[in-house]
Amino acid sequence: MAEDKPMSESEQQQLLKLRDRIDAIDADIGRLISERAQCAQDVAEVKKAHSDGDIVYYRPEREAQVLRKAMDRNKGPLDDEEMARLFREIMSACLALEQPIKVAFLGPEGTFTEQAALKHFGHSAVSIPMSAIDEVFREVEAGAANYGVVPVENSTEGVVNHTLDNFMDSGLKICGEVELRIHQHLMVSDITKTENITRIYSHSQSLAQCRKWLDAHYPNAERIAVNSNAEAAKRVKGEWNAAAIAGEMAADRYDLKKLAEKIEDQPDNSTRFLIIGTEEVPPSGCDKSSVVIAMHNEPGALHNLLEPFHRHNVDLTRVETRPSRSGNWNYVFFIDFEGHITDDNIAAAMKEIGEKASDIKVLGAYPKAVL
Ligand SMILES: C=C(O[C@@H]1C=C(C(=O)O)C=C[C@H]1O)C(=O)O
Repeated sequence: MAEDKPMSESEQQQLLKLRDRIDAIDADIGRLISERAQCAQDVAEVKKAHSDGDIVYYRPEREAQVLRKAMDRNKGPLDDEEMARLFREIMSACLALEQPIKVAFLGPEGTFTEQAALKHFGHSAVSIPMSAIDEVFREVEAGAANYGVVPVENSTEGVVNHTLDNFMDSGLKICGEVELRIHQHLMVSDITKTENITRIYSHSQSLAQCRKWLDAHYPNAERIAVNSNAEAAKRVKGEWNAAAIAGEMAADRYDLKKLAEKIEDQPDNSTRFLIIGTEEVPPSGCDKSSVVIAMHNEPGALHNLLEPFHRHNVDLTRVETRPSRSGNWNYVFFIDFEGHITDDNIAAAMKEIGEKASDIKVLGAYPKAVL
């Protein structure tokens, strides 16, 4: 590294002054954050005084509004997302004063789902790893966790069927969504003989997302699908001839070395996750809704279903078909659209569809992902 030339007297003075200024600003920020935290504690008192049952401290619609305001106000030099991320953490700490929030996620520790949970709730949330998607649902249904985080679709590999299937039988509501850019890395432990890798562990979706790269670089290695990327990372710790494909968090958590970075075939690979809880969320001003609708098996069923959405100007963002599992669920459609389920045009469309559908269930209305 090049040696810096010594600073002149006036440069040193300038630096001292700037650092004094930063110290003074930090003191202001600290005081303001404490003041904000005190307000959040006062909010908790009002919520307690008002409620006679279970108190809901976490308000997804309000949090989305706070983050959007932080972005709207921002004039740089930090970019909007960076500013919102800072506010995300301040709010997370303030909420923890009201109630330490418990979030179950598809584990083990180090999965992309954990990264999504932290992105959505901030680092003051207590996150609980579960070993399967159904267990995340059960943990929230049983009240052992306040919220759950599960993956729902990937931009290259499509929908996570397991998550959709769980919604068919569950009374839980979707109360938020998170989007995460997914980067996959090939990683090994310190005992791996890197010239001798004969098996590569990962979740089936991750193996699929890196198919071309693996064909080109490790055509002869056995690809072994395991429950999660983090489990793959754990396995390679004890096997000298194995590597794992997983994300940054897994490499950190399990102390693995990255042999190759960003090996996903699609550079804009991203995954969408859902936040599940027991509460319905009021409108935040910029929302999405998800429903599941069963239609009778007859000609024109899909047209009859989609036409009212079109006529009432509802923008569909996703339509997913799943095989039905019982007699009256002949065709099951999972549909996401822009807007809150209580909006007039949406309520009108849903009323008409309800007259033709054999079954209809609102999975939730929730703020559009801010970060
Ligand atoms: C302070 C409140 O409670 C929680 C904390 C928030 C915050 O720190 O801004 C926002 C919403 C709630 O999750 C509130 O409801 O306003």
